[in-house]
Amino acid sequence: MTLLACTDFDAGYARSAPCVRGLNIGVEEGEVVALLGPNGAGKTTLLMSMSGLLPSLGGSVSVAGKTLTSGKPRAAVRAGVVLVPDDRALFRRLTTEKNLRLAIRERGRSSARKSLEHVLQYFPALTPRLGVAAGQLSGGEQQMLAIARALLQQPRVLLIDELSMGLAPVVVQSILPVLRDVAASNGTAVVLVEQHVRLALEVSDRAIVLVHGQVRLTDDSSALARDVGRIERAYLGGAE
Ligand SMILES: Nc1ncnc2c1ncn2[C@@H]1O[C@H](COP(=O)(O)OP(=O)(O)OP(=O)(O)O)[C@@H](O)[C@H]1O
Repeated sequence: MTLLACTDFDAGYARSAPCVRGLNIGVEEGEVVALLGPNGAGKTTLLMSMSGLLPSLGGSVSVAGKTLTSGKPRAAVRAGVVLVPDDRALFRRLTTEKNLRLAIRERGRSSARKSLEHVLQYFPALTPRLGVAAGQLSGGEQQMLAIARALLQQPRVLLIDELSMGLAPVVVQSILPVLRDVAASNGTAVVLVEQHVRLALEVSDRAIVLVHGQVRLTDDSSALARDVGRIERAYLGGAE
């Protein structure tokens, strides 16, 4: 089933000049899609618009067939769209545990505890860091915390911007398998913006290359991994 669909979708900051134009993409239940593209291609703008943080400029986004209201982030979260932004948006002075608990503050004590235990199984490295301020965590731990907090919101669609920004590849490699796991076990549709093309292809089922706000290339990640030159040529604007 197609969980996330953008139809004739325009996004950006000025109606006269959308950064993302006429986008038609779908992400299946349990699918991990890598959203690739050069700087300024519109990847962040697209994620912000899909998650309601930026009003759309045209077209629609739907989750499981239900159209989202443009520019309404809370409604998007209620529909199951959760964004991990590139700055991770943690409360740096609050402890790791408090950051996590804020995501589940409306749940009963026992349900909150179970959810917390469940999410910490994905990131056991966070358990000994629960009492530490988020701002004191390493970059990798902060990214784990940001993803763990997003998972506590039980996303049907998980959008992750620049997962590896500022992180060593070895750290990224420890985080990426969690996304596969979440997609496989919960049926979550995952959209991952990632600058490291090879890492992105390793973890994803399919890649979409966005250039100047339009889809320039899309294919199975395994096929693209065998000929990464196709992606480079797409970035440069050449033929596939
Ligand atoms: N707040 C803003 N106001 C106006 N224009 C913006 C704003 N943020 C980004 N842009 C412009 O929108 C276009 C798309 O930027 P966006 O950040 O979405 O690209 P990106 O693919 O995520 O690139 P990067 O990898 O550099 O983050 C760029 O031309 C950028 O300059």
